[in-house]
Amino acid sequence: MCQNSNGAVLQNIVAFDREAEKQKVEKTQSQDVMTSSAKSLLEAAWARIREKLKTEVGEVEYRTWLRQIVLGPLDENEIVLYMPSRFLRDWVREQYGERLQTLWRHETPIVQRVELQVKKESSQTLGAAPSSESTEGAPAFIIADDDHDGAVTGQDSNLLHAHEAKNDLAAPLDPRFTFDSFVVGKPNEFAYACARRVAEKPSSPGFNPLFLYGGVGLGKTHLMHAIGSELTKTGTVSVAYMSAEKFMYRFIASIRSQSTMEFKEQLRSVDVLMIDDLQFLIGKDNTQEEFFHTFNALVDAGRQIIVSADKSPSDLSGLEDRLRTRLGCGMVADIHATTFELRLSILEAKARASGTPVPSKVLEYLAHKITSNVRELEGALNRLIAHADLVNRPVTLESTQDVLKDMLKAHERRVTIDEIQRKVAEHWNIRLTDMSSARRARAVARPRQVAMYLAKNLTSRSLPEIGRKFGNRDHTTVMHAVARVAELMEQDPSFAESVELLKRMLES
Ligand SMILES: Nc1ncnc2c1ncn2[C@@H]1O[C@H](COP(=O)(O)OP(=O)(O)OP(=O)(O)O)[C@@H](O)[C@H]1O
Repeated sequence: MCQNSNGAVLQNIVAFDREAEKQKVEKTQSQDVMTSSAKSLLEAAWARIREKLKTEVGEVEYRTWLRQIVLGPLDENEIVLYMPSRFLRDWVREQYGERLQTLWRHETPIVQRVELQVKKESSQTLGAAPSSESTEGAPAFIIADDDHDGAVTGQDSNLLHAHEAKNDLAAPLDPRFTFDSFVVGKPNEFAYACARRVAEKPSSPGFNPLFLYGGVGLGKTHLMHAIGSELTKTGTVSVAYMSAEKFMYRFIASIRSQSTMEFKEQLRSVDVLMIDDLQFLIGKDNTQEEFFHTFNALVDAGRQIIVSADKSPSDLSGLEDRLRTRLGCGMVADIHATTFELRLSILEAKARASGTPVPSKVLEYLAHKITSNVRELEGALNRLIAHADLVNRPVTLESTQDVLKDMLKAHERRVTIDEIQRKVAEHWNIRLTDMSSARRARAVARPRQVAMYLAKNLTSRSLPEIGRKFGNRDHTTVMHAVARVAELMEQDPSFAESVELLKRMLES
């Protein structure tokens, strides 16, 4: 299906990282005026930190995730650490970000902050790990550019010749993003089926373009990479994957270096073009226009386009109408928010894959508590497992609550005083207005006290704030109510049960 201009079969995925931290990198490079003694101090500190990390996380984990970090320059109090790919950078940031920060601060007070940036290895660095260390064992199925030093320059347009520059550009890709590791459930089964179909038969009628959309962290990128990795297995299809942001930078770079034609030709020579996070092109009219032409040229030539975005084509209101129309012409598949069942299945699969036993009640607890997206869910589980490995103790519900304290707090449902008043009034069958009325009959006053007690326990409101919501009562009245309810709960189990029940209802 796809021969390149030399007639050789392309087997590469050309991947372009979507991060655009170029200016920052340029700045740090130009400011790299450290004295050699400062450099050796930092290098020595970094060597000690690396050793510590190795001891803490173990050889295997260190080799998989941390070995490839390269020491960059110091910018004021911020030390820059380079990672060879976005995937690794995100992973390290999520899993080890805090630890790196603490270790650096501990090692040298000059460093107050740690900044993780994506940069390929050949770029200027200060104290790079030995090269044998940094590349060996890297999962290499992707060709990535991650060229943040090149920024918007003429070199950029050459990067599509990834098959020629494989050694320079090879970077590790997270090997998790396959169809096998994608857990299918009601919210994503349609998108999954479409992705599978395109991976099996690219450019089939009705599936071109394939437009995947859904909220943050629900698996769009995962599915795109799964399609890419499936297609490259055949060894006959050339696939280019890039974020919309990277597409724009490539395009601008080609204009600056007067190599737009080359850029266009290179893009148009692939069999499958995947553009992630298309919403980035909103408001970028020239880039949209270029994308529109690329899109048409590829579809007209029978090539497959796969696009992801956070909204459906019709809801991407900042995109040109003609582009939106074309994007909606193929297959549009929505990835819905996860359900409890899907979250649980994902956790079960990931726990199984980790090899660390995680009790099912812990998985259920997490699936219940962390409902935002799969990325966060996965992050929580990884943190638990890493902690259990580190302290060499099994994962339990107690350790989960302790290790994930901060995360769980952020996910706690925000209960409002209005909600509390409503629920309590319903429960004791009194009027809502009695929550703030002056009536002192016990049938009204007691529920009101319970509502104040719950407001104190379930919200972060101060006593005076609570008092104001209950008919401008004084904070001492609230204090008294809280103490009285606590006292009654000790004396009267059935009253305690009612209050606990209300609490659980409000929290769920
Ligand atoms: N159904 C699933 N099964 C297994 N893992 C999943 C599933 N959905 C998402 N994930 C995992 O969740 C994480 C986030 O997914 P991904 O990066 O694909 O999200 P996204 O929709 O592209 O998010 P964004 O909009 O932020 O780009 C990844 O690690 C991915 O592997």
